[in-house]
Formats: sequence, structure tokens, C-alpha cells
Amino acid sequence: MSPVPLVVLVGPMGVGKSTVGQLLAERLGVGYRDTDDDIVAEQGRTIAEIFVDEGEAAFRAIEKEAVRAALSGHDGVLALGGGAILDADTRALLAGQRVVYLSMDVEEAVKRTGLNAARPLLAVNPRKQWRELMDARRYLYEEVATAVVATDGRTPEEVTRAALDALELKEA
Ligand SMILES: Nc1ncnc2c1ncn2[C@@H]1O[C@H](COP(=O)(O)OP(=O)(O)OP(=O)(O)O)[C@@H](O)[C@H]1O
Ligand SMILES: O=C(O)C1=C[C@@H](O)[C@@H](O)[C@H](O)C1
Ligand SMILES: [Mg+2]
Repeated sequence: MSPVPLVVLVGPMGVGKSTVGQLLAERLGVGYRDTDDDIVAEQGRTIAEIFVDEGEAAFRAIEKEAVRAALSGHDGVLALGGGAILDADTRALLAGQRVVYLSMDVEEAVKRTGLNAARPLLAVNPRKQWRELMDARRYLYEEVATAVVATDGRTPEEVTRAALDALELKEA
């Protein structure tokens, strides 16, 4: 049997998937993996470079394969890229898995991501782009989630604790 992640984290850019994912993995005594990092390692270029060189559609195709590989090749905490849930096959693969949607409101999002050019989808007018992204995606995050954990006004440690409680998982 292929390994299955203990927990999958989904949510928008900057919500804290990497930060919380690593804390969660430590608390659970398991490994942490991030599909954005897998893509950068495999491609030998940054995600921003892939977007600029080949466009979003090409990035999504690369991402879909990276997510598929990670979902059957990792038994710890797995964070998916913010847009991975746009793909229907990926959403189907998540059915039956333990999936936490980390959420935040728009003001928190702008604070955390700002005008960071490393996040190509938010490079221009982040507040408006953020609203549009979330209008298109919120229901998809909710569809795949088995638990929703709000991150607004919580430290990464508090978010991690809330995720452990929501999942009823015990620390190692
Ligand atoms: N609960 C929190 N409260 C305040 N700031 C946070 C919190 N969680 C993460 N941050 C900060 O927000 C920024 C984004 O966090 P992080 O990189 O973990 O998000 P991400 O969801 O992995 O983003 P990406 O989609 O780019 O991978 C970082 O600067 C991080 O330190
Ligand atoms: O929300 C998105 O569409 C993205 C989120 C990031 O994790 C990266 O996967 C990339 O910047 C695209
Ligand atoms: Mg991350």
C-alpha cells in the first residue's frame, strides 16, 4: 500500500500552511512535505519563474502531477499549493483524506502576503485579487475540507493547537 498523508493542509497563499504545517508535523512526530517545494526542487526554478516562462496553465499541469505523487508518497503532514484544489481530479483524490482548510479574512491576507512578487497571483492590487481568488475558491476549499481552522488573530502555535483539536489527533 502506498503511504497516505496523516494530514493534508489546504488554503490560500500566505495563510500559514508552511508555518503551521511544520509545527503540526513536529507535534505529531512525523515529516513535513510541501508540494510547492517539490515543484521547485523538481523543476530547478521558482514558481514565479514557471508562471513567467510558461504561464499558469502549464504550472497547473506540473502541480497536478506533483500533488498526485505526494498524496501517494508521504505519510506525514502535506501542504498543497494554494491553487491545487482548482483541479477536479485533485479534489477527487482528497476525498476520504483528513484535510484541514486554514482560512483567513482579506485584511489578514493582505497583511501576510503584502506586495510580495514571489506570489505571482497577488503581484498587482493584492486586495482586489485576493477577493476575486477567494470568491472563486472558497467553496472548493470547503468542499475538500474535513475541518476548517480560522487563523485570524491566532499565532501559528494557536492555529496548530486548534488543528490538532479539530482533528482529534494526539501529540507524539
Ligand atoms: N498565524 C499566523 N499569524 C501571523 N502570521 C502568520 C501566521 N501564520 C503564518 N504567518 C506569516 O504569514 C506569512 C505566510 O506564511 P506561510 O508561508 O506559512 O504561508 P503559506 O500558506 O505556506 O503560503 P504559500 O501559499 O505562499 O506557501 C509568513 O510571513 C508567516 O510568518
Ligand atoms: O494560490 C495559488 O494559485 C498559488 C499558491 C502558491 O502556493 C503557489 O502554488 C502558486 O504561487 C500559486
Ligand atoms: Mg507555503
